[in-house]
Amino acid sequence: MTVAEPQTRRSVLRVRPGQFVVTPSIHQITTRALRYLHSGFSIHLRGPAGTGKTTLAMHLANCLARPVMLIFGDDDFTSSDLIGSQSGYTHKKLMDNYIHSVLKVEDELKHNWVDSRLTMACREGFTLVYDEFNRSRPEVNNVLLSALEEKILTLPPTSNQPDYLQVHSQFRAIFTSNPEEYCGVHATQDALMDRLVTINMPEPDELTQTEILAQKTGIRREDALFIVNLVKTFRLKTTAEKTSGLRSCLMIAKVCAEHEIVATPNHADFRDICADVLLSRTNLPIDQSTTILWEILNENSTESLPVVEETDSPNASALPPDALKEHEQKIYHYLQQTHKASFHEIYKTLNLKQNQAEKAIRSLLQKKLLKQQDQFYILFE
Ligand SMILES: Nc1ncnc2c1ncn2[C@@H]1O[C@H](COP(=O)(O)OP(=O)(O)OP(=O)(O)O)[C@@H](O)[C@H]1O
Repeated sequence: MTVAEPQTRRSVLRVRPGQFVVTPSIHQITTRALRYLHSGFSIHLRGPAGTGKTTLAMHLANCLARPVMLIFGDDDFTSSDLIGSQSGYTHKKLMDNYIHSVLKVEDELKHNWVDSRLTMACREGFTLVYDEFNRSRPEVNNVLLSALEEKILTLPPTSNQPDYLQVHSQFRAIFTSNPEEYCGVHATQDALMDRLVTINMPEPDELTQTEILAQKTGIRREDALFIVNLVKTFRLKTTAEKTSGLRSCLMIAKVCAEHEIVATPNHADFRDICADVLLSRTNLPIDQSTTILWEILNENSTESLPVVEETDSPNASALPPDALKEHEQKIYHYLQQTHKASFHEIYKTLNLKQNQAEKAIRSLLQKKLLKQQDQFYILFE
């Protein structure tokens, strides 16, 4: 008897936690998204390039604590890339000579069916992350319509399986797309959009970008903030606002951190890095964008960056607490007592609105009144 083993192995991802940076605004968007996912809806994260959609999608998938199937939208996709296809065959030959005068021969040749990622995710209740789904042609994505609404996936009759697959109750899909992209993308059918909850992801705020830079590259927060503001100003002046500046910031910060280059406008190497990373990202003629960048750097070179050494002392350069505004005082005193508090705990316990607490915490951070440790607990709960 010869049996060719079907090639049914599929890679399932487990997301590595610990690299995701949480700030109040990310916490808020994560909470919103998880609310929909827990209620059984699939979600769609939409925003310009580099705003953190894929990273957030993977983080959400990790929060759902189910294995993850990752698909990248592609113009060449066919429905078999989503559902599955025939792959090889099984040959089974049975020769029965139990009664020596009788020889019974059974010969069977069967096609093997291999589930694709969507089918496997629906069958097993995994989380499907479909990145840049509008790069696939809309007719290919049609198969998702019944899977999301009627919870039924239709398999082709050639699949040697029942024609209908009941979608597992824990199956969830997280889609991402970029509405600003005009190259290699397709319009999405209304029926699919109608089945999803779409969350818009704008450019991350200054605090979020600074924290991502500081935590991912190890650069000092002051330097991170300087880079974030520099890139933002450059992008505003060159009207390159269709993408986020976060990737450019991360590139500059990583190179500076790894090569011990101080992020200051007077440093020749820093100026070169900024030019290499930023100038190709605008649609303006190169000499015009170069002039703009030099102007920004020269304007900033007169104001030297604040050099603040990180310290363990809670208030090395502290103002007296009574000089603080009311919400700042509340939070300051609360942290003096507790030392450990998440952002959620702070605004709930102190009966503040989320944006009030966020504003006060930012201000305390700027005044260097929070310990490194406090910042850690608040921002990265
Ligand atoms: N919350 C976060 N924590 C850590 N890193 C982040 C976070 N958000 C974004 N990043 C980093 O920012 C960069 C851009 O993020 P990401 O690739 O997720 O953006 P995107 O919106 O999916 O971009 P694109 O549309 O171009 O695919 C990545 O290097 C990512 O690691």
